[in-house]
Amino acid sequence: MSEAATRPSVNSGALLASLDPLLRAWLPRQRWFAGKGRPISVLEPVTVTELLPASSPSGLLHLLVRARGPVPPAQDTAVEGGHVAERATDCYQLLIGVRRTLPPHLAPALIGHVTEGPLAGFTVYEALHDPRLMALFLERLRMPGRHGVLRFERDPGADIPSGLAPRVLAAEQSNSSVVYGDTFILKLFRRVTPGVNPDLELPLRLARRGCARVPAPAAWFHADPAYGLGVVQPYLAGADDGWELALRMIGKGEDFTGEARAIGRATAEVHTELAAALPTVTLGRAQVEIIADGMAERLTAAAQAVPALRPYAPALLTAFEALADLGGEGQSWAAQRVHGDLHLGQCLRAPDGTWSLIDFEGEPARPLAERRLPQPVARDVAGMLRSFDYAAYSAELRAPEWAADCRAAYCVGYADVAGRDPRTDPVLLRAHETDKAVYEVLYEARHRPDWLPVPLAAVRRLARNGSADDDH
Ligand SMILES: Nc1ncnc2c1ncn2[C@@H]1O[C@H](COP(=O)(O)OP(=O)(O)O)[C@@H](O)[C@H]1O
Ligand SMILES: O=P(O)(O)O[C@H]1O[C@H](CO)[C@@H](O[C@H]2O[C@H](CO)[C@@H](O)[C@H](O)[C@H]2O)[C@H](O)[C@H]1O
Repeated sequence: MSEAATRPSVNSGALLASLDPLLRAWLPRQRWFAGKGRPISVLEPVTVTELLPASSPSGLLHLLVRARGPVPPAQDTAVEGGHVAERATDCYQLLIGVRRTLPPHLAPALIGHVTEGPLAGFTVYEALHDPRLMALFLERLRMPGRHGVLRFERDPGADIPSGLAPRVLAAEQSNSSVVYGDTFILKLFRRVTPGVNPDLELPLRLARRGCARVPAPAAWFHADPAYGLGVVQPYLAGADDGWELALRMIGKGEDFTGEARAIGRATAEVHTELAAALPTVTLGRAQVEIIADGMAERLTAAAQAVPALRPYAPALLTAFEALADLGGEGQSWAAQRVHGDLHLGQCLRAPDGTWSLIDFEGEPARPLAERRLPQPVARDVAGMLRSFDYAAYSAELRAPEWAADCRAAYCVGYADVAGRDPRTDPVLLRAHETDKAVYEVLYEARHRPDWLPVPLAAVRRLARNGSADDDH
C-alpha cells in the first residue's frame, strides 16, 4: 500500500451510489446483517477509504455504511434498553475487493458487477475471501499509523511476522474472521457502534495484567471518531471450542464434568482479573431494582415479539420480582465488568487442555453503554449454565442428568478459584438465568427459528419450578 493511498481521494457519495443496488441485494443475505431477509430502505456512506486503488490488479475499499430496513414486523423488532424499538439505523463494516474479472476461486465471494459510476465495468466482491488482499491488509495492520479515517495500532511487544497466509473462517456468527498462518486471527467487527469496543477493551486490560486465559490483542484498528473495527490476536491452533467438544463427548458417551469444572475455574480467574483491572461497585437497593426492572421489560418486549413466550411470562416475572424484593430487604451484590455473553462456544480448549475465553463483545443486541456497565458475575455464570442445557438438548440427550451434572461441576470449579459458589445466591442466579433464556428465545426467533424449542423448553422449566434443571 503506497503513501499515495494514505490520502484517499474517493468521492464516497458517488462510489456508494454505484454500489448501491448491489449492496442492497447482498447485505440482507449476510449472516451478520441485523435486518436479514428484508429490503433495505436507507443505505448511505459513513466513511469510504480506498486502501488500494481499483487500477491495481485488485482494488481494496474499506466502507462503513449505514443501513436501515423498513418498519419491521413484530418479530424483528429490537429490544434495546428493555424497550421494543424499531430497528435503528445500523452501521456496518465492509471490505470490498474490486477487479475487472473475478477468478473462479473467488466466485463465492461475488457481490456483483457495477454498471454505473466511478466503478462501472468492475466486479466487486467480499475481500475477506481474497488471500492477496487480506495479506496486504495484514501488512497494513503490522504498521501503526493512519490511512484516511482509519487508525492502525499495535502492541509494541507483539511480533507479527510478515507473509502469513490468510484464510477466511467459514463458521461465523456476529462478525467475520481471517486466520493468518495458524498463528494469528483477525476479527473484523461487522455491526459497529461509536465507543470503546469491549472485545478489544477487556482482552487488552486482561493482557496488561498478565492474564493468560484470554488471547492478548496484538494489533487493532479504529475509524474516527471512535468506531472499534477489528483486532488481531494469537490464534489457538488446534483448539477445540467448548460447544463442539461437548457435543463430541456426549456423542461418545464420555463424561464432560471435568471440563465443565475447568471452564468454571477459567471463568472465575477471568472474573478475578477483570475485578482487579476495572472499577467494581456494590449494587444497592435502587440498582438491584433497576436491574430487575430491566429484566422484566426485556421479558415484556420479548413476549410481544415471540408469541410462544407469552403463556410463561407471568411465571417468569416472579424471578425478577424476587430479585427486586431481596434488594428491597437490603441484600446487596458486587458488580464488575463481565464477559456478557458467555457460552460454550466462547470457551476454547488448547491441545494442552487449558481453557481460554474469547469474544468479549457482550450480547450484540444490547446498547454498547449497557454492555460496559458493571454487572453481577451471575450474568456470565447463568450464560454458561444455559449453555450446558443447550448442549444436552441439541444432542437429544434423554438423560437430564448430563446438564445438571455439568452445571454443578461448573459451579464447583468456579468456587475452587473464587471461593464462593454461585449457587449461594439462588435468587440472583435464577433471575439471570431466566433473563438469559428470554434473550435466547428472542435471539433464536430472529436468527435460527429452528432452534427456538431449545430455550423454550428451559423457559417452561423455569416457569414451572423456578429452575432450569430438568425436574423429571
Ligand atoms: N484466538 C482464537 N484462536 C482460535 N480460534 C478462535 C480464536 N478466536 C476466535 N476463534 C474462532 O473463531 C470463531 C468466531 O470467533 P468469535 O470471537 O466468537 O466471533 P463472533 O463474534 O463472530 O461469534 C470462534 O467460535 C472460534 O472458533
Ligand atoms: O457467539 P455470538 O457472540 O454470536 O452469540 C450469539 O450466538 C450464539 C449462537 O452461536 C448464541 O448462543 C446460544 O446458542 C449456543 C449454541 O449454538 C449455546 O451454547 C448458547 O448457550 C446459547 O445462548 C448467543 O446467545 C448469541 O448471543
